[in-house]
Amino acid sequence: MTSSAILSYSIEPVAELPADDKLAAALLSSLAEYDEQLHGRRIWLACSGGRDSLALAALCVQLYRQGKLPFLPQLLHVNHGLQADSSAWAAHVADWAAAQKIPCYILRAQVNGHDEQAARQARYEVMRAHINQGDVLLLGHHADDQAETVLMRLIQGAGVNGLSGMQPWRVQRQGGQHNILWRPWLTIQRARISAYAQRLQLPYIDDPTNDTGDNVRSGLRRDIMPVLASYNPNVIDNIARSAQLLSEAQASVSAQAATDLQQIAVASLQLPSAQQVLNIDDLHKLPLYRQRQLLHYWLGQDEPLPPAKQLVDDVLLLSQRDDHDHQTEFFWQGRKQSYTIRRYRQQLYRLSNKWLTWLQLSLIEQAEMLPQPFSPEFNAADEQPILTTLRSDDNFIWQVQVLANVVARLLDHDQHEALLKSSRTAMLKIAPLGRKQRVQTALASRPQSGKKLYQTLGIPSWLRDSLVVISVDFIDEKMTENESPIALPIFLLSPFDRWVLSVDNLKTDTPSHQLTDLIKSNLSPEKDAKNRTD
Ligand SMILES: Nc1ncnc2c1ncn2[C@@H]1O[C@H](COP(=O)(O)OP(=O)(O)OP(=O)(O)O)[C@@H](O)[C@H]1O
Repeated sequence: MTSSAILSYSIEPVAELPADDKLAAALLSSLAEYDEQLHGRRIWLACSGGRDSLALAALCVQLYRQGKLPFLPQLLHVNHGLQADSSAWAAHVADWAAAQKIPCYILRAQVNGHDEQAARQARYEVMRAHINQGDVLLLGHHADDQAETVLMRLIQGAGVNGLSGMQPWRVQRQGGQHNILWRPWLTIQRARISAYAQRLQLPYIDDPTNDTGDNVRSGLRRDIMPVLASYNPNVIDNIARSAQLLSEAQASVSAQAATDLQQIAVASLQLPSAQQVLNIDDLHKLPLYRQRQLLHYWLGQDEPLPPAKQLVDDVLLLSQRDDHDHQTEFFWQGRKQSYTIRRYRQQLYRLSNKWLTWLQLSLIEQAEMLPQPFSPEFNAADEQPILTTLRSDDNFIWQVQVLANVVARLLDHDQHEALLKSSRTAMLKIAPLGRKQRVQTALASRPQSGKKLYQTLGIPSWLRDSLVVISVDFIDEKMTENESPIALPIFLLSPFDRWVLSVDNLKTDTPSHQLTDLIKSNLSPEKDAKNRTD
């Protein structure tokens, strides 16, 4: 464990010296740029107690006192508990904040592992948990940090997005919550911040692992940056500028990919974050570079980090295959979720693994006695719809709503008469389609079962255990064991589609699109379903 040094300046209110012009200009021009987005938001400053974030806090104090900054941020310090001195650092930051009369909160993070990345992740998590939805978190990242980030990504083979480095204003979304990371100093060199910190005699904490650590970032800072500076003294500014240019280029690429996606996504089969579907024929109409960019965008659209290039290449190859192989699948572990990418016919599917787990759950079979819609006294207006849940877990819920008078509308006159005279009662049955059960849809000239039926309807393998038949069974109480109820299958449902069955049995004058309007099948993320019923 390395020891750190708290610079031996005493803790006092920030001196009444003039603020550094360049540092102030960077903060104030960033403030002007994001003025509208900042309006009404609470602002926090993530303060490690290190030179950069303490200098940023000091500048905020100075500019606030001078009436140039309309807010004074509250400080957040995260104690990772990783070093012997961690608690002393936390106390030091709190004392400094008290001397400035700024509210300061010390948060404790639980770090899994010892690397910088694990500490950063734990840090953001506790800070996010502390602040409120929509709040802004100021960070002390500067041009040297940006140059190191870009170089690190360059040697890892990043694309335009990665090489655009850190963003000055970044909306972070997680679990329905969003916060903003604000980095006003990305164009400011560390040397300038150091000079300012020294001039103000700021008692910052000097963490020696920043320069001597054996991670890639420390190595680049210590060994590579000085060499690059010997070729071009402006290397830091230049790399930071390249990042800015690439960030603009990335915005164009993303906008193009988003437009392409709108054209090519198969909207009827989408369930956001569970199942995303692309049409391969439309994809192939684009030039190859746009296909790649679109796949890159499509795969990672709701993830904080994009997929690896290898995955994009693999998926592109999958789209180009013409051997009818529907078995190939690629696995991708995103930050938020894991996914399986598959192809079925001329469509690419990105399926979340939570969704695939849901699809394997058994369907709940339902049978409900129906009111007698065929009796003359039946008043359809009084009828309560029958709402049943076919399958649900913590993530998704699939519900069907049926009005019993559906049945009355579907039966033809002779069937009505026969039922009125008989002693049969009607039972609405919602049951999984049996593997051998034969049903007839308008797409086939005779009843079909199994593989033939799936092919006719275009049902990919992972959806095949999610087909449901809605039927009305007419049961005669006096029926003997050898007699079976008269079953009238009406609809076949999948989570995304529905088909009218037994077309011959039904009133021929009812157009099939009207028939499909008679039931509501609703598939949604579980929390939406709960909200809806609340
Ligand atoms: N322990 C922490 N508590 C709160 N914020 C932190 C902490 N560590 C880092 N940060 C925030 O993240 C930014 C970048 O982190 P980085 O690891 O580069 O900082 P540092 O070098 O440890 O500290 P500084 O940037 O303040 O000199 C910091 O400027 C600061 O805003």
